[in-house]
Amino acid sequence: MVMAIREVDWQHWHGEMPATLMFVVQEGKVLLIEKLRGIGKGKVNGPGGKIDPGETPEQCVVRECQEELHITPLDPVKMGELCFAMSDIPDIHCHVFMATRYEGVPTATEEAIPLWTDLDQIPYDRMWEDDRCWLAGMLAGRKFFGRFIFEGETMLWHELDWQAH
Ligand SMILES: COc1nc(N)nc2c1ncn2[C@H]1C[C@H](O)[C@@H](COP(=O)(O)OP(=O)(O)OP(=O)(O)O)O1
Repeated sequence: MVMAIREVDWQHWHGEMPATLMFVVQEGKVLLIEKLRGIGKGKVNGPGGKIDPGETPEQCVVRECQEELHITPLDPVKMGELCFAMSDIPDIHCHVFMATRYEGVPTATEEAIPLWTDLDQIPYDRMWEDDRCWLAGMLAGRKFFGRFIFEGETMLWHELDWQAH
């Protein structure tokens, strides 16, 4: 089935749902999760979630890692932003971070199962479609800004800008 791509006015776009993602990288592996609830339940992603009122993206990503995996990432580095125009849920503005150090022991919770994953074994077939566009570049240290149009869980369109080195 061919789906028509709807128009999105990106000039005036505002993501009603601010959110975060964290990717902890150590010794050739990245700490992913199997998400047990929330948006993307059942998929593999980084830990993260919705930003609470009054919270900064950095405060949110640290809190979400504590809640989902019982770890505290140290010195998070902002790597990019993802603007998701969604069809069936509010649009999401996601702030993406990386860290190379953390405190605690990654632990399974009601929200997530930790999955240490080799950097060359990322399970894209179990992840959101957009991750194929930016995750490998980000893990290689590149910063980015992306816009995506989704119909349900299908990515219809995307545009990705990489920051110059
Ligand atoms: C649309 O494509 C997406 N791609 C990627 N890579 N990640 C996405 C996409 N859409 C949402 N996400 C991420 C962003 C956030 O980390 C979560 C959504 O937040 P969640 O529903 O997990 O929020 P919580 O605050 O943890 O919610 P609950 O406490 O209610 O479970 O997904």
